[in-house]
Amino acid sequence: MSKQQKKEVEQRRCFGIISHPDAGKTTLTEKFLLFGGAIQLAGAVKARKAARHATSDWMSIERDRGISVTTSVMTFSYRDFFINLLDTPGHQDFSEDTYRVLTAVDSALMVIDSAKGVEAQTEKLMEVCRMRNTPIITFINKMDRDGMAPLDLLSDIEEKLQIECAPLTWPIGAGKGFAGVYNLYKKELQLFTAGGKTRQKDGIVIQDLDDPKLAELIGESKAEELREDIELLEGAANPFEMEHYLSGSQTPVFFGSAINNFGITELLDALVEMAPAPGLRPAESRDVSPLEEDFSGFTFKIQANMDPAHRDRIAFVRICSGKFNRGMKVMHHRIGKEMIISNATMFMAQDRANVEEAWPGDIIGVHNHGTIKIGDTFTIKEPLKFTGIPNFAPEHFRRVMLKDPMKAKQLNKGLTQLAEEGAVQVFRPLTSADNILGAVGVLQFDVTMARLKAEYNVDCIYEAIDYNTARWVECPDNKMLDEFRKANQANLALDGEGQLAYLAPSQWRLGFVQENWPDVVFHKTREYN
Ligand SMILES: Nc1nc2c(ncn2[C@@H]2O[C@H](COP(=O)(O)OP(=O)(O)OP(=O)(O)O)[C@@H](O)[C@H]2O)c(=O)[nH]1
Repeated sequence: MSKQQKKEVEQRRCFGIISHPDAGKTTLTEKFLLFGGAIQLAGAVKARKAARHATSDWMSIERDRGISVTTSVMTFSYRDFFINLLDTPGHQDFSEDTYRVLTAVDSALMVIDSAKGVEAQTEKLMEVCRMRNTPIITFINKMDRDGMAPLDLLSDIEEKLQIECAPLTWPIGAGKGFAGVYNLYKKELQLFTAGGKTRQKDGIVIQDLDDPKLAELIGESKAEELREDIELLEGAANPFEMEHYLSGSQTPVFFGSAINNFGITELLDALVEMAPAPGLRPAESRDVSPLEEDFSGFTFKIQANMDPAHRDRIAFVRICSGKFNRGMKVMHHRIGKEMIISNATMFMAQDRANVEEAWPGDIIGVHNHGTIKIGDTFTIKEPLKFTGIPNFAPEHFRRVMLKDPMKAKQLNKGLTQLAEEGAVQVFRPLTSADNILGAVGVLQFDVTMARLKAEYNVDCIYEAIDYNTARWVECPDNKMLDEFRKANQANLALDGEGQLAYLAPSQWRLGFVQENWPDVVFHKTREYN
């Protein structure tokens, strides 16, 4: 390991934002980029979302709906750090990519709307974070609006997400009466100005809340309220513990208002001071350190159709160790071939740039023509296979039926490819010749439909089908597995990689079958082969 590598790794932060639609994720992202100097104008992220890939066919789905279908990466710097922010589509029709992107990050930022508390999508994304004990920083946004009481917000997070909250700032009032936040650790007051156009000024140090300066600045009644709150907090809230945060059992909480540029600096400071730099990554044979000399990385997302004429795809590769150099030769272990990465892309806020070099914690885009699938590992030599990049149990299902039966071969080819790219999951029932599509978000079906037609020239009918969820099943006892297969044949299918899955018509039914077959293991996720 070179000195430079150690420095580069320590300066990298790779994180994703989890939130429910409308909590303010895009606004916050934009402010990060503004503060990091990556963009000059507010509105650029939204505009970019709309303009992106305007030429490609199925991307028009994204445009038409005004949402981000695909997860993208934004790179910016703050202080001496290079930050890679992985965006997650926030619309209700989000996709499996949204989940999978969280397997590539080192930490997450959770944005909560102060009026709404924890919402459904945040709960789901949190479940994914929990799989790897991803450290989470919480930002409670929209404090300039009337919302829930701060203590109630903390209890809501603790109860619904089963994570301890440790407030690091505390709001003074809310809505029209929002006066700012008190930083509990720095013992600094940060005064709020509505419509703040630039980053906020440095805080005002107030060591002792009885200091008359406090009342002068925010008025006696607010000062009294703050004193009472802090006293209450001392009994009710948890002190911040770095280890608990890093192990994912505690989340530091900040309050602010993204649209007013308020609370952003504290968050960025927390991201560089507290959030972890790239760490060990588990592979099948061993854990890989980012400080190892040899390059390694894995694919967590594939974006197709940048140019439909060429079946061009970009594989998003998270670098786990070593240094990436342009033109580097790596082993593509799944297919056992060497590959030269000559035109990797780095994703900048407004543009893409060719990468000359990249380090652990960075994401590079590797062009290919369908040779890379989700979960593929690349290294210089050692045959590693990174783990923890799974398929997630679908919650929506469609039966695909060909309009022209002569196109069965193309359909199969298309579905296999789409499944490998993680665009959709394909299940083939044991008792019929149907193709059943499974997705985490229904938008994935629209994308599948558009791509099957554009790239494989197959027109299909997509029929709603009465399944509610799926579980991959395993049983160490072969005899019992046989019995289970016989008894549940009608609900069993093989996925794209031949793994047996139980398709459940309802949660109740799933629970019932699980109870009846206690020795059969039902998995909510499945690792790519
Ligand atoms: N009052 C107030 N509104 C805000 C604040 N931050 C964001 N908003 C508004 O909340 C709405 C949603 O914000 P977005 O940033 O688009 O939310 P999002 O979470 O990215 O939403 P999706 O794109 O659906 O994921 C917009 O109208 C914002 O202007 C804030 O601090 N205060």
